[in-house]
Amino acid sequence: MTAAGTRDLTITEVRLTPILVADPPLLNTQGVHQPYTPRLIVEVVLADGTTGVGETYGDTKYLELARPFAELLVGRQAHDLNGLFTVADEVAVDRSRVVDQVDVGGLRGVQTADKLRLSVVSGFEVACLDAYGKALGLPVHALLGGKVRDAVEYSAYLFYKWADHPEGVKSEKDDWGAAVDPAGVVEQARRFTERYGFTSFKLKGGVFPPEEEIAAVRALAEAFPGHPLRLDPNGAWSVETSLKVADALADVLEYLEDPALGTAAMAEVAARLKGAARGVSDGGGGRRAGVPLATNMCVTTFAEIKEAFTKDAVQVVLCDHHYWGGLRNTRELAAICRAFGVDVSMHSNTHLGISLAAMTHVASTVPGLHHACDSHYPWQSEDVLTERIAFEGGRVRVSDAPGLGVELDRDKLALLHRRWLDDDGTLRERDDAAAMRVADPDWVTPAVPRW
Ligand SMILES: O=C([O-])[C@@H](O)[C@@H](O)[C@H](O)[C@@H](O)C(=O)[O-]
Ligand SMILES: [Mg+2]
Repeated sequence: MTAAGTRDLTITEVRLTPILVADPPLLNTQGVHQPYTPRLIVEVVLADGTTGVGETYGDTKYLELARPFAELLVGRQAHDLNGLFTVADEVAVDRSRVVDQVDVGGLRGVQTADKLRLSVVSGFEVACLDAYGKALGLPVHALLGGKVRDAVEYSAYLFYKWADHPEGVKSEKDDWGAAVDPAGVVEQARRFTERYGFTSFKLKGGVFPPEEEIAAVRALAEAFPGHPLRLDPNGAWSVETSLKVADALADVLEYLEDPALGTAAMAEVAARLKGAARGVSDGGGGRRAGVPLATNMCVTTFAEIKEAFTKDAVQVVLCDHHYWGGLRNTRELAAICRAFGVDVSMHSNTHLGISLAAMTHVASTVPGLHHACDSHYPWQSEDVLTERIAFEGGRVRVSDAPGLGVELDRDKLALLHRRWLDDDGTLRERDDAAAMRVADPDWVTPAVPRW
């Protein structure tokens, strides 16, 4: 049987288009964003001509898996979503990609074959859901059980940034200006509110010494009193530094995101914050309120949940459908979090409108979403859609159109693919440390904890 109703949902073709997308000089603890970042656009074509789109990481290690995976999908049914994982298991992962390798410069722990496979499967799952939804005339959220909200709230994702990429580096000019001190961060936040209406703010930290980042968050609290604020140094701090920052910002933080690296360190920070909130000595003599800890680094797979939750290391898990293996796995993660009384929200890395649409559909179906989701989308001046997705009052309206409700712009896709083809290979792997070395030849990825 190949039909659902009268439609033939057999996958007849899968198109993979690697692209390079303009990215501003955003700073993080590892370095700076490259002027162009790789993404992979996945198109799944069904027997009746319906096409679904998905998006995921575009670095070579993902392309290496996506190509054989795409071939194995031809002839299968678009609605066989569980089957995607079985097929993925058949795709061999080159040992050199996993032995002694860390995921994303160490930010997501040890690299495993499963992590790589799931990061690829997610792009295909979204494309299949889009195609399946279009074929049935149903939005993706309906295929996930139905939306429980009509709009999804996002936060302004603030970054320390330079005005421009280093001199002589080919790049696209952005209009955000520099932000390297508290005043610059507040100015950036104002632009975010003016342009998109965001009311929560996340600052990517781990860039400057903690005192400077505390000052930036304090400046935000003063400029936007009562608004939810977060700080995320990507595990750059020791336990002691994490506690000091939590102490200094206890009255204004909605949560502190990955202050220290790994579940053990996060559990220690969480326990000492809790102890202090109960009036138990924290060993440092301070009284800290129980600032919740969030993560997108120590809980990144189902296997990592047990230790983190039983140690009470985190109070909010920031899911990223790209590396959790798709929208249905995101819902499974949300259910597990609910069972443990842990909040769930959404993490973001550089992405385009297809992924924003996918995030919005799945987020619309998750009950009890108490925190605005992250999105890099405002930083991306380029997209592959005919129409950009709009934020209104910091929210994205959940589309009820069939599938994801987005349309691929073939000319834009071709242009960004041409950029990828023309690249000599230097930009095809995202490497924030290498990008930093262009400005500072002595730069090495800082050892952790950095402070
Ligand atoms: O884009 C960045 O520089 C971020 O640091 C990103 O790589 C992280 O994955 C992310 O945004 C986070 O919340 O940790
Ligand atoms: Mg984070």
